[in-house]
Amino acid sequence: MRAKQQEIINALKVQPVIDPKAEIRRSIDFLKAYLKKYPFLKTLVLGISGGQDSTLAGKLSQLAISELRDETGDTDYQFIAVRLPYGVQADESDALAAIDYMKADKVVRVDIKPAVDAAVDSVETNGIQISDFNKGNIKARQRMIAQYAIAGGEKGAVVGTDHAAEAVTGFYTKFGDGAADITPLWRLDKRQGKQLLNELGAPEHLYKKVPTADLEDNRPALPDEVALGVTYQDIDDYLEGKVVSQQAAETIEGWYIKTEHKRHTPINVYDTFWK
Ligand SMILES: NC(=O)c1ccc[n+]([C@@H]2O[C@H](COP(=O)([O-])OP(=O)(O)OC[C@H]3O[C@@H](n4cnc5c(N)ncnc54)[C@H](O)[C@@H]3O)[C@@H](O)[C@H]2O)c1
Ligand SMILES: Nc1ncnc2c1ncn2[C@@H]1O[C@H](COP(=O)(O)O)[C@@H](O)[C@H]1O
Ligand SMILES: O=P(O)(O)OP(=O)(O)O
Ligand SMILES: [Mg+2]
Repeated sequence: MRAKQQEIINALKVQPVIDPKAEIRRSIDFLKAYLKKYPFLKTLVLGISGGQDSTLAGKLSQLAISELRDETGDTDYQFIAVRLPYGVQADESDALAAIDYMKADKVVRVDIKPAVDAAVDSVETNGIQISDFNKGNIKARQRMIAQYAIAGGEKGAVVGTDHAAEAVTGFYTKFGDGAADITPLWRLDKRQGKQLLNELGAPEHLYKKVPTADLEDNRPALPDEVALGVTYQDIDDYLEGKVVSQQAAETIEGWYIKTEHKRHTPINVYDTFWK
């Protein structure tokens, strides 16, 4: 195995083979233990896009909350699924199907378009042009603002969907979808996430659909794999310690190095990772 590959696998704690049942239990128990440790936290809050990762994180969150409610009799424990379209969401039916599948206790819908457009306008008024790509990151950050606003009003913790196959390439918006309080999928790669969803009886179309951040107005539903220049199959193989082509390995390692700053808290004078 490549030395960098081993370093990355160790850092992201990916297992080459998983027992899906055990990993489901591990994530649920983790969420429950955290909420029990901080009893003022009563809700889990998560944006549901209709994609694989939020379907899985949402299902695990709802299962954890339902178990806590049953075990404690405390009905304040609630899972809040958040719909966060930018105006009209083309794959809205998938978001609704995901929420239906996880049987979310509560659903909140916040249209992020007015806030995103206002943020773009107020910066552009100062003569700084906002590219469509940059605006996409503003959308991701506005989604996180909305989730934290809901968490702030509902004694909540914000759930993040970061997992190993996104963490390795830093394919998330810094302080946007990369910001969260608790990440039950961290350690899993993309195909392992599918294994958990299969075990949990999720509708196949939600975890077999093409992964997309869907952030750009000019390239709607741009597949992650196109944006990244490498497939999730290669990323997952790499993370599981398998041999991938040199080109795939170099692309993955290039993203990993370029996005190292995203996997740290803001850099201070004692940090050495970047030197
Ligand atoms: N599928 C997904 O999960 C998902 C979600 C959102 C975004 N994305 C993708 O993730 C990417 C996000 O874009 P991005 O990474 O350009 O934006 P970003 O905002 O996440 O990160 C760029 C910012 O990080 C800071 N930065 C950059 N290099 C730094 C360094 N070496 N040290 C310290 N700070 C540094 C700067 O403030 C810069 O503006 C895009 O490719 C987007 O499509 C994917
Ligand atoms: N349209 C959306 N509605 C609700 N939540 C969303 C939406 N788009 C993204 N999200 C949240 O952000 C993460 C990351 O999405 P990626 O597709 O990985 O970029 C997603 O899991 C949702 O929680
Ligand atoms: O984060 P999601 O739920 O949007 O999943 P994907 O990354 O597969 O689009
Ligand atoms: Mg998505």
